[in-house]
Amino acid sequence: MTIASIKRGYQVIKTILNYGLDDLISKHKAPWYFRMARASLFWLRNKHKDKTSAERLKLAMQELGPVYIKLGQMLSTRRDLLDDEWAYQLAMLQDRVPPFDSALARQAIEEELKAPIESLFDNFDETPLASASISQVHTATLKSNGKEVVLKVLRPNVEQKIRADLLMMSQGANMLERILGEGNRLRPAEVIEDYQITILGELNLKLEALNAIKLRNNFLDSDALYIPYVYEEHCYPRLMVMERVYGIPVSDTDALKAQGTNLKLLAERGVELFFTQVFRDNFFHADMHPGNIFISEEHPENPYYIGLDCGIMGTLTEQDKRYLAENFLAFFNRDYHRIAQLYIESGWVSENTDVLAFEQAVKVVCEPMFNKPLDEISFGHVLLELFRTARQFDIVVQPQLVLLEKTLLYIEGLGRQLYPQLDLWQTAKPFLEEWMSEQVGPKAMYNKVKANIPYWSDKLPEIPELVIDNLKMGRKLLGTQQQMLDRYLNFQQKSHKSQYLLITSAVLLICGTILFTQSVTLWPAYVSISLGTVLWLVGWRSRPKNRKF
Ligand SMILES: Nc1ncnc2c1ncn2[C@@H]1O[C@H](COP(=O)(O)OP(=O)(O)OP(=O)(O)O)[C@@H](O)[C@H]1O
Repeated sequence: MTIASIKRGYQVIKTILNYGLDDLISKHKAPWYFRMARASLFWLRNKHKDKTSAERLKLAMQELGPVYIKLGQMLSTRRDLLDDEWAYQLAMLQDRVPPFDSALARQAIEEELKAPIESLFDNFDETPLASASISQVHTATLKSNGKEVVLKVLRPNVEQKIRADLLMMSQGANMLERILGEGNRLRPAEVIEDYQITILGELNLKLEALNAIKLRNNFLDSDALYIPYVYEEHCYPRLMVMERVYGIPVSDTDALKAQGTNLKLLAERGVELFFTQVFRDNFFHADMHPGNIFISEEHPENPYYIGLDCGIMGTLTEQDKRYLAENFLAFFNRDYHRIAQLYIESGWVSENTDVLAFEQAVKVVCEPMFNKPLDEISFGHVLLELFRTARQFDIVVQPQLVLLEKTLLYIEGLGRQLYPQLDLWQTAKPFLEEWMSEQVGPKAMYNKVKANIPYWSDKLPEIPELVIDNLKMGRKLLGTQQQMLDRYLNFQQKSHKSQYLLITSAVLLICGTILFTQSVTLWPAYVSISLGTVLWLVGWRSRPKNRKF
């Protein structure tokens, strides 16, 4: 534990107590050590008694910085867990974080461009258009083509702040791992490490620009998603320049209704987009909170999404993707045995798991969902519960699945906000079934063979040569193995011989010594001792020396 992390730890605790967030834990439910720790920090008191609890939580998160703001953003979409007031307050963390000094923004931009802003842009607006957890956004016009753009610039020292928080978190996780002991399957340190990679990745705007370009290309012909054009030549680690887009923030349901947006279609398109990104492209936007999503103002009867902030993108392995799709389908078909089997086959739970007990536990989680009205079923919640259940059965936490689960929760929260009756099953099922039919069966086989033709046509001429090389290698390997075996046998033989001689010599020496002290006639003692000495010398010299085979 470093001094910096102790300082930061104190700052976190101080902020929590100064905003009276400890009041959220009811006094008689708190464990004794919590009450004792609280009482020992008697000088830290709630300084914001005039504000509501939700407001205090928002302010505390805002004060604690990006890592906590991001947590608040995520929570704000969980309307199934939070009351309206809480969700409303936390939603403010999406793009209404207090701005930083524009002079600092200008300085950072010019440092990256290595030129004055005015040499490349006109109408640079000193007042930020928006200010979020990681960055601040200013508008301008690009001199070269006269188009409206936004300049997204990182907050000053954001990286140091995030690193300090992550360090504290990872130390906490290591401590937890030690408390949980060897063999625990939660792997908190690994989860934090993964979160670290993700969030630190977001601190490089050049990387974000490349992600945005890739996502834009994946959806160029789509009528469901638009990603703004990125001016890659003006993107740097701390600066990103892209097309300015206009739209209605997805959380502004009133404005969407006022312009007559087809909310049902929009909610369904959201689900489709999620599945297309995960299963078709294996490249999904993993930071889909409402602050990052706008809705088109044009043709509201056929609305599309505008996606921003491609800092956190997720991918799954082919195998995880396949298991996940099968898992969803098994779930739609209420095939709990298959779900249990899939968890084991995919290696998400240990192969020693009792399938029947696990199947029963899965059924307990899933079955009640089907008895609820549509608008009360939470897809993300089911997945969350499944993971929680599986944890009791020795699940290995898969960081990429945690990211996916988080995204699914976002999407669902969003869909429900837009269109409460959204039927997630009906929207997702045909998509998954089609995808699965492309993965298995004759069509999939044909596609795989077709995809591999260039590889095989490249490799085919090399095959005779490879066969001969392999045969030669095999023969050489056999020869080497035989030599090793011979050396080993020789070693064993020598070692046995030497041991036999040493033991016999020891017996002769002991007998000789006894005869020497007990007997009147001394010559048998001399013979025994001499023979014993000679045998010891021979045995010692014949020891095998080289243990390498
Ligand atoms: N191309 C754009 N056109 C118009 N407004 C934009 C554009 N890009 C960003 N914005 C505005 O800036 C806000 C912050 O942008 P963005 O979400 O990319 O920043 P961030 O710091 O990565 O935020 P987060 O807190 O989500 O990590 C957005 O919510 C949006 O209001």
